[in-house]
Amino acid sequence: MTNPTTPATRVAVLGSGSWGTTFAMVLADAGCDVRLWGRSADVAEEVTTQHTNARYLPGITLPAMTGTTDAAEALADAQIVVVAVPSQVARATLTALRDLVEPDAVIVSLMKGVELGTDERMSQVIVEALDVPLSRVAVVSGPNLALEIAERQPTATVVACIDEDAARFVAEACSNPYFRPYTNDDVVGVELCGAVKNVIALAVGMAQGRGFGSNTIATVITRGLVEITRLGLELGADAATFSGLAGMGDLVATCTSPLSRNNTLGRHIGEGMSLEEAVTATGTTAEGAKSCRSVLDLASKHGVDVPITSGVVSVLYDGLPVEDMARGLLSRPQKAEGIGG
Ligand SMILES: NC(=O)c1ccc[n+]([C@@H]2O[C@H](COP(=O)([O-])OP(=O)(O)OC[C@H]3O[C@@H](n4cnc5c(N)ncnc54)[C@H](O)[C@@H]3O)[C@@H](O)[C@H]2O)c1
Ligand SMILES: O=P(O)(O)OC[C@H](O)CO
Repeated sequence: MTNPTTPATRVAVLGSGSWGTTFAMVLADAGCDVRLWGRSADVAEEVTTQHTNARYLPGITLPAMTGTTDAAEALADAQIVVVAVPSQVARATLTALRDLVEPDAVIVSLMKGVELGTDERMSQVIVEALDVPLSRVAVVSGPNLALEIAERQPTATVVACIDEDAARFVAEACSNPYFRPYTNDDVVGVELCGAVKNVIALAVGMAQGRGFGSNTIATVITRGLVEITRLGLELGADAATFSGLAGMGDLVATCTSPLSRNNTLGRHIGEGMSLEEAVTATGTTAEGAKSCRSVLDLASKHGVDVPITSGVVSVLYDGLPVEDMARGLLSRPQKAEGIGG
């Protein structure tokens, strides 16, 4: 919490949706001086004066922070810049703000997606859009459902950065009595876990919506972790990451919680909605619906077999019925258990 002898770390949070606002709350509760930037003047005013963001966090009272639509105001003197917009708009959003970011700020990605078209992870997009070295980009990812954290329920997370000092700086800035960050240098693994677990959560939701029970759910989660691990190892990730908070931790949280937008969207699809209807019914950002295609593309480029992701893409974009996806997965050639196939 705040040490009266040292000045508060100044942080800009870009994106005033559910996770951006919640992480702003985490930082403010950890003693940071937080400015929350978003496109909506009404939300900015509400955050500053009423200490709420009722659309995204109903019933939650926020700590003191400044909401603003003025990016220059948010970014001035910010030592940490947190990015919490949907992955597919990250590049455009950051490119427009590039000249406003302080030269030595650490940029933190909260985003869990892979960019369509380039198949880049969000740290790669940030490096290009802001023209910063990777050593100044950190990723925060773990079992972090915003609505639970906004109620100050206890959880932990991973702060990944190739620069240990930068990871520790961010971890110290967001550490508070209900939020415990661990540091890690495996940016590739942590980012892939965050993006691909959303696709696996869609598959679990589809199974639930179709009426399948616990055996199916456990099978998809377990083989989903194999799929994430296989892709991650091929891309140079550290094996230990997959059994950690950003790996198994977040996979379990997202696949089993009705609060997960990806799980919810998958359930709507399993119950028979079209993708368009399911996106509308889910409301806020379900990253897996878009990232499933970039994850599949990335895996194909690297010759990695990702059958669950491939099935999700076929259901969402080619009209494959969920039961046919299940039949297809189960009728593949017999093999030994493990990450090999
Ligand atoms: N909500 C969670 O529990 C949670 C937890 C961990 C990670 N994440 C990740 O955080 C990221 C943000 O998700 P979220 O849950 O806050 O989404 P959200 O849908 O709740 O909010 C997204 C915000 O981005 C804004 N936005 C959209 N397009 C924009 C643009 N072009 N420029 C500026 N702002 C724009 C929206 O207005 C909204 O305020 C996603 O990658 C998600 O996977 C979410
Ligand atoms: O609501 P979801 O499906 O985007 O998941 C939120 C977080 O990523 C869980 O850690």
